[in-house]
Amino acid sequence: MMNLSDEPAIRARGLRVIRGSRQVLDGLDFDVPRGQITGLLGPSGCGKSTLMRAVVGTQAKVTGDLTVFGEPAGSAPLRSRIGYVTQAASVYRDLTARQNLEYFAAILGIPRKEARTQVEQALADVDLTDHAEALTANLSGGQLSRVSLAVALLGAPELLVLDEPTVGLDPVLRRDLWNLFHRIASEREAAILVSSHVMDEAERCHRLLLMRSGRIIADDDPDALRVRMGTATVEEAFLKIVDAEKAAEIEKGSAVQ
Ligand SMILES: Nc1ncnc2c1ncn2[C@@H]1O[C@H](COP(=O)(O)OP(=O)(O)OP(=O)(O)O)[C@@H](O)[C@H]1O
Repeated sequence: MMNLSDEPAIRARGLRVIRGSRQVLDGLDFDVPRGQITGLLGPSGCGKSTLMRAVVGTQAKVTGDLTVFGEPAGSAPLRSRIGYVTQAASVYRDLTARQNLEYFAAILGIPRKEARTQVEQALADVDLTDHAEALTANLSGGQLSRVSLAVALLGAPELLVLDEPTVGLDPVLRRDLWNLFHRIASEREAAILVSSHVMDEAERCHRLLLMRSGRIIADDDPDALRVRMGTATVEEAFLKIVDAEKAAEIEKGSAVQ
């Protein structure tokens, strides 16, 4: 019998999404395990944000089987178990960083005393303690996205869904945030699904889902992927898979003609 903790955080089978008149996700099958960082990588427009929106339940026209902790994606009991950071920082610009966190802690129903500790911890986690009293309207883009990330950390969610959380950050902050993600995954056994189109970030993930044009073209860990493709980096492996796919498509096209 499957132990409850063996059950993946996310399970998708035949996941399809239509946006406008286009099929944007084309029958995806994948699992996202607990206690690990799963990187969702692929070029701009391949469907990473759409996949994440489907997981958190904000995407329309989703079909197939998509569950989070065994519940249908988007169902009410999942709300407090998932932290979601979109590409556009979702914070109130007329509040300070601390006030934003206090407000969202109250929405989550975290008791006042516990909230104080969690707000302090979240500010420290994203290295914003020194800017806690600044109006978020006056923060830089990178600082603003870290306030958004701090909000997502409140309530110690079991699943963090992070849409390109390190865009625009300097190398030191990027490294510190990746260290934080690793700490959250190992200490809290949380699952982290993080998207990026920067392939060097792939090397920092436990597992990878490589996407292209609404499909998953590789589902592996970075070492296994490099070995299987005989490349030195994940980026080279990705390019090799894409080139092989393109060659197969051309061959198929000429066979049909
Ligand atoms: N409202 C919409 N109507 C029609 N097509 C859309 C809509 N929103 C997005 N798309 C298309 O869906 C596809 C997937 O978009 P998505 O934002 O998921 O990609 P992405 O991989 O996250 O890209 P990026 O890395 O640039 O954020 C794109 O081709 C995009 O043009």
